Formats: sequence, structure tokens, C-alpha cells
Amino acid sequence: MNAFTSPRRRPMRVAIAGFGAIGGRVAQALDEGIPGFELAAVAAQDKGKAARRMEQLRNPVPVLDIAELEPVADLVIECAPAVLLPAIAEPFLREAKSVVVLSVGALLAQEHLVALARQHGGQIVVPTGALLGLDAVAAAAEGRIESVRMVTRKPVRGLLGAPYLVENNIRIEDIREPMRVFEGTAREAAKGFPANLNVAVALSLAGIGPDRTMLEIWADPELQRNTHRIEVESDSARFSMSIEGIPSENPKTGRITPLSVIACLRKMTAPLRVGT
Ligand SMILES: NC(=O)C1=CN([C@@H]2O[C@H](COP(=O)(O)OP(=O)(O)OC[C@H]3O[C@@H](n4cnc5c(N)ncnc54)[C@H](OP(=O)(O)O)[C@@H]3O)[C@@H](O)[C@H]2O)C=CC1
Ligand SMILES: O=C([O-])CC(=O)C(=O)O
Repeated sequence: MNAFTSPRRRPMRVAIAGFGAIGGRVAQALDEGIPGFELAAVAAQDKGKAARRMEQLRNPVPVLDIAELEPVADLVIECAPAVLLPAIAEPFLREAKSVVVLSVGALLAQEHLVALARQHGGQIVVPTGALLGLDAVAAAAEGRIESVRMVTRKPVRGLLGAPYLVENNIRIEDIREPMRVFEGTAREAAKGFPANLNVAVALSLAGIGPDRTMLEIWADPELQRNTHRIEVESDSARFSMSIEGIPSENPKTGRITPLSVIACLRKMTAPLRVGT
């Protein structure tokens, strides 16, 4: 028996930083009940809007500022704009608590967070999110991986406003055919597409790192789903996998993303854990 699975353990108090497409759905699941966890508080920018959304929960919790979350929670789920990651994560990591990170791309520019977790005994958890197969990639990385390539295709509205497109004057609003808008490493993609390609960074952290994980991004005017296709070549296996995610209320974010967070929470306390 461990601290998480002990039946006598009091529920982990969860704070959700960001009450949008991901945070709202995870809050709903916690409100309906995930064994071993209880929702303690959320943070949002527009507190009035968040308070109205909160009315839909059976057991409403306070809407706080990010700085007020740590004292009331044992674990925080970061699902806010990427720039807020340090403000959300640092107080929890300093207290040896866990931080579930969705703005994974921001971790590359904030490497001190991993050092902070190591120093204080906290933990940063990156769920598979909108992707798939990170278990196989992590297993292959215990041997030798030669290459990891991902091709992402998104509907135009899922890419609009990305800094890389703006800075390079790449117009996709009126395209009539699929257009390749980016080719490069996961690290470069994280900078150029901070709200669209967290998955590429998650893939890179599970495997061979952000400078060797290669990525193509296509804008496709006919497409309805966020599509990621991954090819891995390693000394234990060659595998390819793809996922066609249905966009959520936020067209940049797939519906499966909050479900991945919910599954991740369940796995933390489950008496039977399946998958690495
Ligand atoms: N790892 C993965 O697989 C994926 C990761 N993501 C990433 O997850 C993150 C969240 O995505 P998503 O839920 O779709 O985003 P949304 O835009 O739907 O929600 C973001 C939330 O953050 C809140 N917020 C903004 N500023 C502040 C602030 N200063 N203090 C507190 N809250 C604030 C917003 O509040 P308000 O509404 O009041 O403005 C909103 O509730 C993004 O970084 C996204 O890129 C997305 C998809 C997949
Ligand atoms: O939903 C997706 O396809 C992935 C996504 O937005 C991200 O990685 O940020």
C-alpha cells in the first residue's frame, strides 16, 4: 500500500488553474467524483464568467487568484495560457506538491521548474493530453530511438493567430488547399505555436528530446479534426500511430485532452494501473 492508495488517506485537494475548455471539463469530473480527489478551488481571469460556470457544479468551490491556490490544495492542474506556468507551478513545487502541466511547451523555456521539483521533492506530471502512445515512446527510449517524426494537420481555425504565422506573414485565412506552414524541431514549434503544439513537446520529452523530435504542421481547410501522425524508429520496435481529435469549445484544443487529465488522476490512486 502507498500513500496514494491507502483507504485511510484523506482526499487530495485539487486546484484548477484556468477554467476554460480543459479546466471546466476536469472540474465537472471532479465534481461528479474521482476516488481519492476533491476539487478545492479554481482560478480564472474573468471571475464573473467563472462564477457563472461554477453554478453548474453540484458542489461549487471558490474562484481565486492564482497566488491564492497553493495554500488550499495538494495538487494543481495547470490549464491556463502558457505564460502563466511559472506563477502557477512554483508555489506548489516549493511545497513538494504535484503540478499537472498542460502548457507543456512552456516547460522548455522554464527548465528551472524541473530543478525546483527535484530540489524540494515535488513532481511535474505531463499527461498524454491530445496525443497518444507516449507509453510506447517512453519504453522505446529505454533502448535506442533513431528518429521520431510527427505530422500535424489542423483546421485553419485551430492555427489562426500563431506567432510563427504572424511573424513570417503566412496567411492561411483564405487557403483552399492544404498548406505546409512549418517544418522543424519540437523546440522551434513550441516557440512558434505556443497554443497549438504542446503535444509535440510532450512527445519529445517522452522520447529523444525537443531538438531531435521533428515536426511538420499543415493547415487544412477541409479538415474538421486535429490530426497528429507519429512515426518512431528504434532498436526495439518501429511504430506509427495517429489520432484525429475532435475540437472542443476551444478550436485549438481537442476534446480528449481533459479526458486524458481525468484518466491521469484516476491512475494516481487506482489499485490497478494499466500502461507505463
Ligand atoms: N498538452 C496538451 O495536449 C494540450 C495542451 N493545451 C494547452 O492547455 C492550456 C489550456 O487550454 P484550454 O483549456 O483549451 O484554454 P482556454 O483558453 O479554453 O482556457 C484558459 C483558461 O485560463 C484562464 N486564464 C487566463 N488568464 C488567467 C489568469 N491571469 N489567471 C487565471 N486564469 C487565467 C482563462 O480565463 P478567462 O476565460 O476568464 O479568460 C481560461 O479559463 C493552453 O496552454 C493550451 O495550449 C491545449 C490542448 C492540448
Ligand atoms: O488538441 C490538439 O490537437 C493539440 C494541441 O492543441 C496542443 O498540443 O496544444
